[in-house]
This record gives sequence, structure tokens and C-alpha cells, in this order.
Amino acid sequence: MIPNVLTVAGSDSGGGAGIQADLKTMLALGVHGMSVVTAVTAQNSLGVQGAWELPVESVRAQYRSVVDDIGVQAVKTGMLASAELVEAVAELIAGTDAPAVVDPVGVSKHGDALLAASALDSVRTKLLPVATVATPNLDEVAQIAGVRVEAERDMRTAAAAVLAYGPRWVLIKGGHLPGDAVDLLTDGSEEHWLRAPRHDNRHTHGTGCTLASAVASQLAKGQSVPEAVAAAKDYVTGAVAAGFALGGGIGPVDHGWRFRTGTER
Ligand SMILES: Nc1ncnc2c1ncn2[C@@H]1O[C@H](COP(=O)(O)OP(=O)(O)OP(=O)(O)O)[C@@H](O)[C@H]1O
Ligand SMILES: Cc1ncc(COP(=O)(O)O)c(N)n1
Repeated sequence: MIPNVLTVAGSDSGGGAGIQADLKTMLALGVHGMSVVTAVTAQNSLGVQGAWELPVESVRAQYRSVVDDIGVQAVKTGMLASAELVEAVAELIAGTDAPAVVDPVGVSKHGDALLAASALDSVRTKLLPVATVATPNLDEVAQIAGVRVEAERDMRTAAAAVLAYGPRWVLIKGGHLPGDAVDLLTDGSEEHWLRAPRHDNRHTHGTGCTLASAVASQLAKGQSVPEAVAAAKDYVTGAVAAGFALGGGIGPVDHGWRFRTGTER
């Protein structure tokens, strides 16, 4: 049986992040990808030119259509835009018997806000408590938990601060630190450091979405959280290494890197 994985996220018209990155990742990892669109962005390699939230009834209806008939083995969340959507999605996840990977998307790579400041409290009190794994980047850790990570040694404090909001596991992504690309996965008792060489490639649009979707895909296949995160890290590292130019700015990671023979571009 092919596992079903659901992303609840925003659309990126440029195809590098958001729903589009999630579905490509799911295909590459051999699961059936499904989507609940929370917002539509007009976006490209240069930034986000516009964003429109969908009505909360539309998000609830999409979710119910998928879960009630098809069923899901894992859920992943990305851009949720507003407090109302964060709270609705948290409630839907709480009623779903499947692991949930929560990527608490705050701002795009270009600095465009993808979550209202007024939604942060709902992320802390409603969304994080229903997460099996939360995957904040360093800016999101600062916004959510008020911890500034300036070096690898601060990541443990950051993880403890996020875990206090109730996710079972937290994966602190150190992609924005200099040096190796180091992430820390912990549930407060086990600690797993994931280290990969930093690829000197500016075309990294979509790394966070890709990593979280890969974790959800591996969980849906029955892996444990540490196994799923290790496999997801391998996948995103290869995708960053193969990231390519597109448009005039920051290009996407290559979701199809494992399928390429090396002659395509
Ligand atoms: N240049 C790089 N080389 C290798 N791995 C990277 C690089 N940049 C990021 N990563 C890895 O990609 C994953 C996503 O991390 P990152 O901190 O970039 O998340 P994010 O900030 O949510 O994504 P984005 O920067 O696209 O918004 C992590 O596993 C991180 O270590
Ligand atoms: C619709 C949408 N969702 C999320 C991101 C963040 O992307 P990244 O994976 O680069 O952090 C984005 N730029 N657009």
C-alpha cells in the first residue's frame, strides 16, 4: 500500500516552496501526496509579490474531504497565515490519528511575512502542542521562544524552549548558521545531531518545506522520528547540492535530484 501524506500549506506560484515543494518531495519519496491550500501567494525567485488567505471554511472542507474518505498516514503543516487558520488547523490535527510535522513558517527567504504577528500566540498554545515534530528555523525559534541562536552551542537551549510548548520532538534547523549544516533533533531525553556539509549554492528556496515534507513522508512509511529525520536530512542535503538557477534571484532546491542521470542540465 502506498502511504497517504497531507500537506496543509500555502501555494508558491514559482514552484520552489510551499504546497508545490511538498508534493514534489512526497512524489520523490514514494508516497501519495495530497494538499489543503491555506493561502495563495504570487511568488517567484525574487520574493513574494502578493498573498491571499483562503476562508477558514474552505480549509476545513478541504481537510475533511481528504481525511474522511482517503485517510492519511501523516500530516505536514507549512504557511498558515493567520491566527484563525492556525487554530482551525490545530483543531483538525488534534482530531486526526496520524503523526503531524509542524513547520512553523514565519517569513520567506526574502523576508516577506507569511504569518501574521498576531498568530504567534496561537502557534505556541494551539499548534505546537499537537505536533509530533516541530521544525523551526533559527528566526522562528527567536520569534516563538525568544531564544537567539548564534552558534551550535545555543541550539540545545533553543530546543528546550520550544519543547516547553508541547511538541513531542523538536528539530532545530541550523541552516542559517555558518559552517556545516547542523540540525538538532530532541525529545528532551534523546538527542540526535544531524550534520551535513554546507553546499555553497545560493539556490536554496524551499529547504524548510522540503525537509518537513520528507520527515512526514518517512513517518508515513512507518519509520521512527529519528529514522525519518535522518532520511529526510539526506534527501534535503542532496536537493540543496543540486539546487538550480531559475528566474533572476534565488532558485529552488532540486526535488528530482535522485532521478537525474547528470546529463539533463
Ligand atoms: N547551504 C546548505 N547546504 C546544506 N544544507 C543546507 C544548506 N542550507 C540549509 N540546509 C539544510 O536545509 C534544511 C532546512 O534548513 P533551513 O535552516 O534552511 O530552514 P528554513 O530556514 O526553514 O528554510 P529557508 O531558508 O528555505 O526558509 C536543514 O536541514 C539545513 O541544515
Ligand atoms: C507558500 C510558501 N510557504 C513557505 C515558504 C517558505 O519556504 P522555505 O521552505 O524556503 O522556508 C514560502 N516561501 N512560501
